[in-house]
Amino acid sequence: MNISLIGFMGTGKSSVGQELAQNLDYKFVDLDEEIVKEDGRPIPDIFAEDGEDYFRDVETKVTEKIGSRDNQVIATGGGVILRDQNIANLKQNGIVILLQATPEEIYNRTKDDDNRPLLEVEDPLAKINSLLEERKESYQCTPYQIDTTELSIEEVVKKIEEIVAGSEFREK
Ligand SMILES: Nc1ncnc2c1ncn2[C@@H]1O[C@H](COP(=O)(O)OP(=O)(O)OP(=O)(O)O)[C@@H](O)[C@H]1O
Ligand SMILES: O=C(O)C1=C[C@@H](O)[C@@H](O)[C@H](O)C1
Ligand SMILES: [Mg+2]
Repeated sequence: MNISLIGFMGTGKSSVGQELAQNLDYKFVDLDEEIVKEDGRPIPDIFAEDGEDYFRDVETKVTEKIGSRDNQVIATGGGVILRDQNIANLKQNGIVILLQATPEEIYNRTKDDDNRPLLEVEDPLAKINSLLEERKESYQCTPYQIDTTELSIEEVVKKIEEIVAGSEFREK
């Protein structure tokens, strides 16, 4: 089965996912990295040259391909929930877990990184707040949710392991 991590930028999907995969001896797949491999350009270049809609099409294609495989920890991109089809593709072979954090914590974790084009604006904290509001409902696609604000990466990994041990992967 797969364990897919969803959540806003900076909630820790990639860092937590890598460590979780190591602990469980699962393959780690980062959908943002798969998009870069598929397209051949870094994410900021894809956004700048072809726009967000094009990026979302590549994201959907890659999510479908990776979601059909097994025994992986999948770190998704923050916007994967924007299409229901992506979530269905991630749920077909496993469990989907939402990572959360406060806007301020997200801002602190992302402010020194210029690889997230949606946050390259004059007031990133305001943008984080508005995107979180827009996406609030879509992030409710799973009952498995962890607020990572006060947790270390290791503590988040432990919580996920507890969720996985207690779940029967029956959620569709
Ligand atoms: N629980 C945590 N405590 C402290 N720092 C964290 C925590 N989780 C992640 N970080 C740090 O926050 C930054 C962003 O984390 P990461 O890249 O894993 O987020 P992401 O959810 O994959 O974001 P994106 O959607 O943009 O890919 C990294 O520098 C990471 O080390
Ligand atoms: O939240 C988003 O829409 C994004 C998050 C990143 O992981 C990347 O997938 C990209 O920067 C878009
Ligand atoms: Mg990531």
